Amino acid sequence: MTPPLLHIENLAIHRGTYRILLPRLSLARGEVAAITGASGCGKSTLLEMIGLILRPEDLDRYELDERDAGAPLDIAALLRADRQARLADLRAQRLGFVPQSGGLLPFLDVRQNIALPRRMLGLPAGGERVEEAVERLGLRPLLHKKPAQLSIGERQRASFVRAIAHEPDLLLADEPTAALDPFQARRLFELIVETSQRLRIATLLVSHDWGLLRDCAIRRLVGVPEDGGGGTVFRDAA
Ligand SMILES: Nc1ncnc2c1ncn2[C@@H]1O[C@H](COP(=O)(O)OP(=O)(O)OP(=O)(O)O)[C@@H](O)[C@H]1O
Repeated sequence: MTPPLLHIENLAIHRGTYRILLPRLSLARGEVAAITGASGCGKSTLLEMIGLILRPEDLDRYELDERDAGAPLDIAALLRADRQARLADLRAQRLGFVPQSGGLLPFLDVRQNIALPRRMLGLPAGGERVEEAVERLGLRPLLHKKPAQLSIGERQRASFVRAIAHEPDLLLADEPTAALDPFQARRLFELIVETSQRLRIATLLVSHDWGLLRDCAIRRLVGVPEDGGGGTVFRDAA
């Protein structure tokens, strides 16, 4: 059986006295899953911990498959040992992010923003996949614009292309369709699912759009209150 790309057990952090807990998550290459739940329940915090931006307080297991290597990479051990340089390399090489705000660099135009992750890894320019995503998301006329000259939805679309340009193993997207009209939202969602499957990228996205999640048959992790409202636990929807 193919091992999952990612396997996590008991990942948790406190925000004040409020605990955010993910008991268990396995994601296969090419699989897309959504994190849903009420506002403030901890969706972005969970995404940041999985994305190695925020250090969890508790973590029993976090493993990332290493393609041809015999054993998966023990990320929990790297976090425990505070191996920051190694974790930064992992973020740059194997993860892709679509932050809520888009996160584009203001002094670069859209094309330069999209090219940046590959340039930083010393890879040649994006090529066919990037051009196809640019085309499908209607970004071609915007390539020479700076982020400040774009709408928030246009920034989100550009941010998605930037996040997949280096073909990461794991894509993390925080409400990537929140600022888009229903037509554009569906288009981006379909492209996310298709790109994940085609490039074998596991994708975890925060989304409130239950209609789209249902239509695209996307697995849902739902944040539900626990401990009488003193925390959130994220579990697969039944
Ligand atoms: N840096 C921080 N320090 C302390 N508490 C924080 C911090 N960031 C967020 N919180 C709190 O942690 C909880 C979870 O926040 P988070 O942003 O993860 O929620 P969310 O589910 O993504 O919310 P939304 O759907 O509104 O974006 C909230 O109660 C928030 O106030």
